[in-house]
Amino acid sequence: MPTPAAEHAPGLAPADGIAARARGLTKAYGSGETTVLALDRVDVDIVRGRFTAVMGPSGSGKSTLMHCLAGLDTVSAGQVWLGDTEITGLKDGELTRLRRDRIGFMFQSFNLVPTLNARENITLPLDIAGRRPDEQWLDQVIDTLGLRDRLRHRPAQLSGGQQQRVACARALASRPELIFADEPTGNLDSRSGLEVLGFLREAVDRLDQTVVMVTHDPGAAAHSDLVLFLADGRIVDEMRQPTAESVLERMKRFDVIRAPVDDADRSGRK
Ligand SMILES: Nc1ncnc2c1ncn2[C@@H]1O[C@H](COP(=O)(O)OP(=O)(O)OP(=O)(O)O)[C@@H](O)[C@H]1O
Repeated sequence: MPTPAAEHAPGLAPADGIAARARGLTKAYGSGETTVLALDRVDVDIVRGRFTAVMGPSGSGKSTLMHCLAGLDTVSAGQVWLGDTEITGLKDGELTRLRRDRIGFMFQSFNLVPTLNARENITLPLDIAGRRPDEQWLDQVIDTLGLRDRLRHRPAQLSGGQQQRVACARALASRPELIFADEPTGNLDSRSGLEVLGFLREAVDRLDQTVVMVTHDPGAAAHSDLVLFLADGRIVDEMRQPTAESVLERMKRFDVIRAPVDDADRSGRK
């Protein structure tokens, strides 16, 4: 049996309860003097069956973290695992398959195909992969998301909230190990946004899914179990059982920390 300390040793595949893990995750864009260090030696464990939110000021590395954890972007240094598969070092084809088979994605723009109806959009990733849907699971997802009577509608015949629900069902359809949601409520009015957050919550609580959501909205983060706060490419804090108020308070502290630096810059001091 590994000791708890050994479990966190670099190079060791994560235990069962961890859906994704990063160790020393570093991502630099550009080279030489123009290098931007988007992620700076990030260590993170995404716990299975939980709803994790990622917050932080603009440019702090939230999207980069999500893209590196999801195998959508290469890393400059460090290691990333999805379950017990180390994804850093996988070839493009292997990564594509892994994303298709084991990860669900939800983006701010719903990315639905306009010529397909809701059901066809939901099963599209499975169809592309040549996989048959698990009908029982699909029924459960469709009912949980309240889409039963909308399945034959095309995206243009659905409201924004309904379209995002279809996108949510599409992310869930393959029963992925991990769902990444990038600002999933960004294009929605507050009521539809609340609905979608409620469905993501249900996906975790009732369907035992694991969700990682990038958001700017403290109210959205309040639906999660755990908020990770990023600043300048590092995880600087985390908060369990967040409320909109507590997240907002924490976010305000980033502004306070930044202000003196800005002042120093303006006065020409280093
Ligand atoms: N393709 C790229 N080329 C160069 N720099 C990039 C690239 N993508 C991101 N960056 C830089 O990396 C840093 C982190 O960007 P990232 O998009 O991850 O931040 P974010 O926290 O998601 O920001 P936002 O909240 O504004 O979406 C930023 O300084 C950004 O300018």
